[in-house]
Amino acid sequence: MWLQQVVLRGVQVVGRRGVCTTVNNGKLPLHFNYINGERVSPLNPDPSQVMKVLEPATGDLLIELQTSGPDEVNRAVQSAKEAFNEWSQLTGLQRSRIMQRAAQIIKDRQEEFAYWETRDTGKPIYEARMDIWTAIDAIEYFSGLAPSIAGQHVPLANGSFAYTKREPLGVCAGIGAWNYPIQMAGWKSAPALACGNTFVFKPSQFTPITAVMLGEVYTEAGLPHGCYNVVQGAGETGTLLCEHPDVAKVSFTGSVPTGSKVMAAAAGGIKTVTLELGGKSPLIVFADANLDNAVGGAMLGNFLSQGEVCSNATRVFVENSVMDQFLSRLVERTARMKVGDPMDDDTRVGAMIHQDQADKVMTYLEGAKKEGAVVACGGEMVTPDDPQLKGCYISPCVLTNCHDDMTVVREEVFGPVLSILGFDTEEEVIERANDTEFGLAGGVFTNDLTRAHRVIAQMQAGTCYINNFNIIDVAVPFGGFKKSGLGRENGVVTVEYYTQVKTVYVEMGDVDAPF
Ligand SMILES: NC(=O)c1ccc[n+]([C@@H]2O[C@H](COP(=O)([O-])OP(=O)(O)OC[C@H]3O[C@@H](n4cnc5c(N)ncnc54)[C@H](O)[C@@H]3O)[C@@H](O)[C@H]2O)c1
Repeated sequence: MWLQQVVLRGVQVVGRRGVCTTVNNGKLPLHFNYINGERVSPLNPDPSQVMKVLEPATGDLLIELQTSGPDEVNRAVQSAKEAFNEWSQLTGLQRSRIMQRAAQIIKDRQEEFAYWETRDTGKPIYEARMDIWTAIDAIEYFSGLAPSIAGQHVPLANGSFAYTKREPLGVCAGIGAWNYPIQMAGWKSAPALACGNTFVFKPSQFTPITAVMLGEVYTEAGLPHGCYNVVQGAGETGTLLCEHPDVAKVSFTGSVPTGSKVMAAAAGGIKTVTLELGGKSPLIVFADANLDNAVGGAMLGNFLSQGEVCSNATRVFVENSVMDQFLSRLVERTARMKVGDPMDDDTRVGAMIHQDQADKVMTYLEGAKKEGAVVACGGEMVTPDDPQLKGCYISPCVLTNCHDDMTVVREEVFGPVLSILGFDTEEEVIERANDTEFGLAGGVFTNDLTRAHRVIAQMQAGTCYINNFNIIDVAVPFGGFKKSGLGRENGVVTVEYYTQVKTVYVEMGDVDAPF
C-alpha cells in the first residue's frame, strides 16, 4: 500500500491501520478543530469530553479528540463573524480564484484524502476516490457561479427604478452525517463561501478527519483566516451551533428526527435551514425495461457505501411478468460483490460504520424474516480473512416475498438490504411507491418514453431518475420532498439558499406624499 506512514499536521499516524500516535504522546489528540486558519485544540480541554473515534474496518481506536462545548463553538462562530466583513466585500471573481486554487490542491492530494475517508468511514477506497471528486466538483462549480451572483433591475414609473441584490446571510453552519463526510463538507462550504458567507462545520462525531483537512486546503489556497472553521462533537455541539445567535443559517444532513430538532433549534432565531434527511425511495421496473440496466440501477440504488445512502432505492418494485428474470440476474450479480478490506481496489462492500449500525441492520433482517421475507442472497455477517479486519461486514442482501407493510419495507434500514416487491399495473405501483412519509428519490426503468414521464410526474420525490439511479452531478439540484427535507444542494438554485434578496427603490422624481 502506498501510504504506510502518513503525517497529518499535528498528528502522526503510523502503519496502515495502526492506532494513531500524536505529538501529544498519544494521549489527547486535540488538533481536530479548525479555527481562524489553523488546527487548534479547545482552549479549556476537559478530559471528560474526549471522544473516541473507532476505525470501521478494524474496530480499533483511530483517534481521540476533544468535544467542542459552548466556548469552542463560540470561538469558531466569532472567528467566522470577524472574517465575514473581509470575505463578503471581495468580488465574486476574487472569491472564485481562491476556491479554484483549493479545488486544485485537493486534486493534488486526492489519494491522501481518499485514504483518510476510507479509514474514517469504512467505505471502499474506489468509492472514497469518487467522493473526493464530488467535493472538488462542488468547489469548482460554485467558484464558477460566484462571479455571476447578481440581482435584477426593475424599471418603475417616470424613470424611477428598483434593483435587487443577492447578499450573503452571514455565518452559515453546516452539520454532517457520517456516510459522506468530505462530500458534505464540500457541498455545504462551497456554495456558502461562493455567496460571500463564512462557515462553521461540524462533521459527524464518527467521521471527523477530512473536514479538518479541507480547512488546511482552503487556508493554503488563500482563504482568509476564519472563513472556514470546524468544531468537533456530537448532538450537543450541533445544538450549540443551531442556537448560536450569530449563526444565520444551518445546513443539516442527517436523519429525520434530528432534522426536526435542528429546525426547532433554529426556529428560535428565525434562521433558515436546509435539511437533507432520510429516505425510503422506490424504483419501479416495468416489463419492457432493459433488464440488465435495471438490475445495474437497482444495485447502484442499494449497495454503494454498504447501503448507507440516504437516497437508496430500498423498495424495488418489479412487474410480476419479468420477476423471475430480473431476480435471477440481480442475485447472480449481487452475490459476486466482493465484501471485505475497504483498502482493496476491488472491494465493493466495506465495513459498516459501527457495531450499532450493523446490529440495527441485522435486527431489521431478523424482523423481516419473521414477517415472511425470504433471503435470496446475502444478509450475513462476514468475517474477512485478515485478522486485523475486526469491524462489521454484511454481505449485500436481496429480500423477496416482501409486502408493503413490513417494517423493513417501511423504515430506513441504512444498510445493504434491497427489498423486492411485485406489481401488476402502473396505477397500482405509483400509489404504492408514494405510500411513504419520505420523498427523497425515486426512479423508473422502462423503454416507453411516455410512460416514463407519466410515472415520474406522479412520483412524490425531489430527485427522480429515468433508466438509472443514484447518479449525481453538482450542476443538478439534489434534495427531498415530504419528510426527506427542505431546500436543495447543488445546482444554480443553491445560491438562493445561501443568499438573501435586498430590494432597493430609487426615486428619480419628487416625492408624491398625500400629506
Ligand atoms: N438527504 C441527504 O442528503 C442525506 C445524506 C446522507 C445521510 N442522510 C441521512 O442521515 C442519516 C444517517 O446519518 P446520521 O446517523 O449521522 O444522522 P444523525 O441525524 O444521527 O446525525 C447527523 C448529524 O447531526 C448531529 N446531531 C445529532 N443530534 C443533533 C441535534 N440535536 N442538533 C444538531 N445536530 C445534531 C450529529 O452529531 C451528526 O453530525 C440517515 O437518516 C440518512 O438518510 C441524508
